[in-house]
This record gives sequence, structure tokens and C-alpha cells, in this order.
Amino acid sequence: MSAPFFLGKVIDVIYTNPSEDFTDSLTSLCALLSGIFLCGAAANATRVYLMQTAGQRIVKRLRTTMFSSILKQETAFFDKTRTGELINRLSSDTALLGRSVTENLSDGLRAGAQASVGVGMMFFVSPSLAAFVLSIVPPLAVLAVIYGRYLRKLTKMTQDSLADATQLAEERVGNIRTVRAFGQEVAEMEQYTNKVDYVLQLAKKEALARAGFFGATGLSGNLIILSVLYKGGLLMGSAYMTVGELSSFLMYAFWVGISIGGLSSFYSELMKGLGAGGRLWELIERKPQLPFNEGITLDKDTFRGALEFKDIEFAYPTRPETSIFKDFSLSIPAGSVVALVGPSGTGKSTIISLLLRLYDPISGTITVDGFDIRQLNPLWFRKKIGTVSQEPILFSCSIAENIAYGAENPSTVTAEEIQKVAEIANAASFIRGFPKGFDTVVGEKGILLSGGQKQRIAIARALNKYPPLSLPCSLFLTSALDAENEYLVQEALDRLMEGRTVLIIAHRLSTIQNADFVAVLGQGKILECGKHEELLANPNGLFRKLMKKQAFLQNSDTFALDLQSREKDVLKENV
Ligand SMILES: Nc1ncnc2c1ncn2[C@@H]1O[C@H](COP(=O)(O)OP(=O)(O)OP(=O)(O)O)[C@@H](O)[C@H]1O
Repeated sequence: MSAPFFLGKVIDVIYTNPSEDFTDSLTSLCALLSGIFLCGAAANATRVYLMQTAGQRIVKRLRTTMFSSILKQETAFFDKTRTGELINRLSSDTALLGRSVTENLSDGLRAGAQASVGVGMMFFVSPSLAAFVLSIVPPLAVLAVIYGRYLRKLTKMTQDSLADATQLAEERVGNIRTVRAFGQEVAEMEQYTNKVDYVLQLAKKEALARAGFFGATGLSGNLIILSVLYKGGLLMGSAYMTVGELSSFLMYAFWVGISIGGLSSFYSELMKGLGAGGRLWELIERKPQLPFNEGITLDKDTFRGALEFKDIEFAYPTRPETSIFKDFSLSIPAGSVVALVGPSGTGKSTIISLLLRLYDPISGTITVDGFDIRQLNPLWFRKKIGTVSQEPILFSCSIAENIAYGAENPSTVTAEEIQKVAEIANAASFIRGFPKGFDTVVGEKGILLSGGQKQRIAIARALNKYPPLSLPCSLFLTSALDAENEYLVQEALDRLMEGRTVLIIAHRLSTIQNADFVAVLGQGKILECGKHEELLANPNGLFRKLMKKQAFLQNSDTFALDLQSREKDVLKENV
């Protein structure tokens, strides 16, 4: 900031003092100025480097803090929040905020310092000229406040509608097969175009506001210069100012003008950052409604896996008016296999969600070996539960990595352990058939594999949860089986179920037959409970009706025949 002052001195030396020591004065002033310029350049370079790296570090920290905060949220949070919105916050909002508080802040501070020192120097060089020039600032400040508020609102809207568009794109691209199967590409394109069109409209509004504001600040800067020339010219004419002083003043005024432009850009970016930041802080500071990693853990030797659901009442937080369970009670002794059957939508999968503590019941208790699961550390407890669902989700990495994912500590699982569980899960032979074997990448959600292959990998993954495979204390849950691979999957499941407490959501008779007992769910509670044959023998029983309906629906002759022969057996036994 001292450069204009010394530049003015140089001009005065040249203009007014062609004396003997003229060359010495000029040389020393120029040397001084060179030093000043060098320092300025070094300081600028350091500032840019430090601020950029600090910015990247802030963005990194924002992203990791935010990702960990998202992962800790209770499941009900994800029922209400759109994935695209979270992805957008994680990628675009963090970058916007990071830029806004570092590079932008640094430029803003520089512009602020330059403007205030510039104004100080203007007063130092010529107080009356400075006072005259600065009368232009107050209206500009009012304009800045109005513009800032508007921009902040606009940024929030833009980021929200961008999240909306991201959500749509992510969902449709992720499920391109469904889109294609229904021939909806053109409709999806239109829908996406509409959404980004709205983003464009908002961007245009922002551009218009920016243009107005920048125009106004640019004009003010030029007016400052013009007024300096005018008033300064008058002062010089009356010998109140030297040519050097006017030159210094002009340069300071020019710098102040540029700085005001810089400040307005800083202000715009800051407002945008604050607009994006509001939601980020909300998410980062959000306290999950269910604990993440708190509570007691049970000793490996004492944990057996006896389960008891007692008087459970539950409704999903997103639909509190629709009760799923009333008076639901079910007791599952350790090491037994229970098949849970019931009409569609009665809440079979919800039982698993409650057991995994994805949701808490409104009233009633779920106990494991006599311990209320609310006392247990959910992170620890979930690691004891292996799940295989009807449509297992795999991650887009290798088969080996997917299998290892089930372990307590995936990075420590050896290739031999992976192969061993794959062998037990009847998966090893088809995996070895792939050119890359266990290193085969399965595609997003396991899309490059068949349904049965995915299930067997999911079984291997669940098996891998328990390093000593024969541990009797583990629980295992599964859903309906893929018909095509039924035999192989069933065999793998039978091996997996050995010595474990098992809760099967069963749709197929073959699975139900192997269960120690069957529980029939309906009207929010267990309506029938008992051995498969006993329930089938009850002519008015719900289970029997369900099985008959299922045989009819699946149009499976063998299934229906099996049912008939079982009925005959039961009849014979009764006779
Ligand atoms: N996250 C959710 N938020 C709100 N309601 C839900 C949610 N998940 C499921 N439901 C509702 O809860 C009820 C029970 O669903 P659930 O998936 O447990 O049934 P199910 O017996 O497993 O069905 P199916 O045999 O068809 O798989 C259904 O009416 C369903 O619409």
C-alpha cells in the first residue's frame, strides 16, 4: 500500500527537482519501490498458496464430518431425506462453502485492507479531496446489503433445486434397466430438463442481480476516479496540491475503486457460501435420535441369542397414524429356527428393522438373552446379526471385498477365509468360473450377477460375520428365496443356520418345513404359532389358508402337490 505514495514521490522528483542529486534520489526511490514490489509479490504468492490449501483442507473436513454425521443418523431420517439432496450437500455445498470462507475470504480481506488503508492514505495525502470522494460510499453500502440478502435467498433456492435434479438423475441412472424396460427415456429426459431449466432460471436471476450490482460498483469506481481528477485538478490549479500528490491520490483512489469491486465480489461469494452453509450446519449438528455407538456389549461366552419381543406397539415415524404392530409378542429360544409368515404388508420385514434397531418401538420391549436391546450398543449388536435378503445389495467392488464386508474388521479377513465361506455358501464354484475369480467386480448393487449368485455371495458375507464359524451366539435373518437357485441357496442356508438363532421371513414351503416353529403374523400380532404340520392340520387356520393361496398364486404344481400330500399325511396321522 506504500507503493502509490512513493510513486508520487518519484513523479515529484522527476517533475520538480532536476537538481544535482536528482539521479541519486531517483535511483534510491526506484530501488525502494522495487523492494516493495518484490515483498508484495512474495506475500501475494504465499497468500494464494496458503489460502488454497487451507480451503481444500476445510472442504475435506467438512465432507468427512458431514459424511460421518449422515451415517450416524437414525433410519427414519433417511425415510424423509432425499439421497440426491445429501449427495449435493456433500459435493457441491461443501465446495461452495469452502471456497467462500478461504480463497474468497482471503481476497475479501485483501480488498478490505487495501480499501481501508487506501482511504487512510487518501486522507493523509489530501483530507479535503478524500472527504469529497467518499460521499459516494453510503448509497453503495445500502445497495450491497439489499443485494446480499437477495443473493443468499437465491443461492438456497438454487442449491435446493440442484439437489432435486441430482436426486432425479441419480435415481434414474441407477435404475436405467427399469427406465429402459418401460421405455421412459424421453419422459425422463424431459423431466430432468424441466428441473435443470428451473436451475437455469434461478441462475439467470442471480446473473441479473450480479450484473446490476457489479455495474453499480464499477460505475462508482469510475466516478471516484473522475471526481478525483475534477476536484484534484481544481486543487492543483490553486496550488494546494503537487502533481506527485495528485498522482498518489489518483492511484490510491484507483486501488480503492478496484478494492470496492473486489469487496462486492467477496460479498457475493460470502452470501452464496452462507446460503449453502445453513443446511450444511443443520446436517452436521443434527443429533441422531437413536444412539450410534453407545451402550453395553455382551461377553462372547455369555451371548446366546435368545430373542423375545414383548407387547410391541409400532408405527413408522413417517406414517404415525398407521399402526403396524399392536401387542406383538414372540419368543425365540437361542439356537432355534423360526419362520415368520403372513400376508404381504403385515410387517414381517419391519420385525427385522426393529431387531436391528433401525427404529425403536413406541412401547414394549425386545430382549436378547434378557437384555433390552435399548441397553445394548447398536453398533456392536448389529455386528452379531447376519442378514440375507431376497434382493441382497452388493457394493460395486470385487466379490472378495463384498464377502469380507460382513466381517467385524473387513481389512483383516484373509483370502483363505473368504474362500472357505464362499465354499460353505455354495458360491465358490461359480466364482472360480469367472476369469478374474474372487477379484471379479460385481457392478453397482451387484448388477453383473444373477439373483441366485447375489444371494449366495450375501450368504457368504453373512457367514463371514463370525470368524469362528461355529459360534452359537450369532443370529441370522433371511427373507424369501430365489426360486431358480433354490436348491443351492437352501443348502447354503442350511449350513449357515446351524447352531444359530434364525428368523426366516418365509414365502416358500421348503424353507418353512425346516423351521423349528412357524409364527403367523396378522393384524399387528402373532395369530398362530406352532409346528408346520400342526398349523397345516388346522382346517380353519390362517397358515393353511395362506399356504393354499400361495400354492395357487405361484401356480406351482409341485408346491400344491406337496401341500396335498402333507394334508393326507396329517389326515392319516389323525385317523
Ligand atoms: N420406511 C417405511 N415408512 C413407512 N411405512 C413403511 C416403511 N416400510 C414399510 N412400511 C409400511 O409398513 C407395512 C409393513 O411393511 P413390511 O415391509 O414390514 O411388510 P412385509 O410383511 O414384510 O411385506 P411383504 O411380505 O410384502 O414383503 C407396509 O404397509 C408398508 O407400506
